[in-house]
Order: sequence, then C-alpha cells, then structure tokens
Amino acid sequence: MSGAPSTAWADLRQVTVRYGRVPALEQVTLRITPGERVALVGANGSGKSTLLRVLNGLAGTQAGGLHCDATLRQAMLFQRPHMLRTSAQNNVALGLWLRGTRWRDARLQALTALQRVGLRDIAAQNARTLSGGQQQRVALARAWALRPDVLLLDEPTASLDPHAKREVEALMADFAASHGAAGPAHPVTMVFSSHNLGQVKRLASRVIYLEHGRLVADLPVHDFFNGPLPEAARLFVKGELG
Ligand SMILES: Nc1ncnc2c1ncn2[C@@H]1O[C@H](COP(=O)(O)OP(=O)(O)OP(=O)(O)O)[C@@H](O)[C@H]1O
Repeated sequence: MSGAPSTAWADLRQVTVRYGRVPALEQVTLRITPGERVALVGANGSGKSTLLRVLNGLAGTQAGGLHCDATLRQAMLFQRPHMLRTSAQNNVALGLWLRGTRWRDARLQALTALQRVGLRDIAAQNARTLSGGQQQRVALARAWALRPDVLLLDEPTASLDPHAKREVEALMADFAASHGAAGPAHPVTMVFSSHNLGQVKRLASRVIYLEHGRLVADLPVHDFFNGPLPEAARLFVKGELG
C-alpha cells in the first residue's frame, strides 16, 4: 500500500475493484480516521466485503489510490470464524505465537483474552465443538490478544441467534472503547459490515452505504437515520427496518 502520508488511518481515492468483468467497487473515495466506528451497509453484493478486504490488504485494486497507516496493527473477523481442531486456548495462543511470542507466554495471554470474552471456563475445549456464538467470541479473543489498533469485521453476527448476537455485539462495543498497541491516546478503529440496522445504530459513529460498488452515502450515524438520504439509501433503510 502506498500514497501520500496522511493523518487518516485509511485514505482511498477513486478505488476500483473488479472480479473479471464484475465490478465490486467503483471509484470509492473515503478517509477513515483513528477511533472511528464505521458501519458498511448495503444490499447483498454491494461491495461491503470487498471494501473490508481492500482495507485489510486482501484484495487488489484495479484503479485509484490507497494509503493505510502501516504502523497501526489490524485484525479481521469473518461471519464464520475459522477454528483449528484444537483447544480454544491454543486457537488464541497460535495467533500470538505466529507473531513471535513464546508458546508458554502465548498460552497465558490466551487465557487472559478468553477471560475477557467470558470463555475462561471452556479454554481447554476443542474450539470446533463450540457454538457459533462461542466461536465468534474466541475469534474476538484471538484478535484482542494481538492488541490491534484497527478491527475489521465482516458481518460478525449474521449467523448467530439473538442471544449470541447481543453477547458478540457487547464485546464489539467493549473492543471499540479500548485502545490498541499504539497506546491510550489511540482508540481502536472499528469498521464492520452489517445487515442489522439496529446494530448499526448501537455501534457505529458513521455509516457508509454502498450500492453496486458505489459509495452512495457517507454520514454520521444520526444523520444517516434521521436526515435526508439519497433515494436508493432511503428505500434500503425503509426495507431493512420493515
Ligand atoms: N471472489 C470473487 N469472485 C468473483 N466475484 C466476486 C468475488 N467476490 C465478490 N464478487 C462479486 O463482487 C460484488 C461485490 O461482492 P461483495 O462480497 O463485496 O458484496 P457484499 O456487499 O459484501 O455482499 P453480501 O452482503 O452478500 O456479503 C458482487 O457482485 C460479488 O458477486
């Protein structure tokens, strides 16, 4: 990732991503500053996951400029977390070990992270046997243990029941209120995609609405839900809220 230095964590200018002939993002321009809680909303296929993948460096761009502050650490969570066939504690410890922490210390730090998500008691259980909600909490502990400055989440609660959804959402709020390795002056930046507009209202400070890969609205959360919106975004909100 390259580009002009910027105080923003991420600075995208006219970014375009295509999969073959399929346009996934079209000339998207946006800046995200540290500490923001940004929700990405839009219909299926509107480009939310692609935008998260661009921000995480997982997707290549065909056009435009992209700068991300590489000094800030990132972690990413997906709708269905990938758990290795070993204990929850080892699943968390492995992330730390891969970054150079000694295995013994990694296991100890993993326990602390699991405690933080309320799963200390099941640390020894095979992670693959845990419920979807518990697995997502292990994934949050895995991210937490790495003390990221930026947390990217792709529909993290989409496949969870209402109770598990609330638990994971509370942990996301807790995570967003904390700070990463850069220190207390640098609150965590959170970017998440969601189809749950209630969740967006509760967690986001800013909402980005995408349609067919284009950024159609980018507003503070209050304005998104209370102010005038472009027609497509207004109909989307009306439809999603039923
Ligand atoms: N690996 C891929 N190969 C080909 N096309 C892809 C690929 N990933 C995404 N696309 C296409 O790019 C467009 C944007 O997809 P993306 O997954 O970013 O949307 P989304 O808003 O996250 O959708 P959803 O809400 O269903 O998760 C869609 O038309 C999709 O079919």
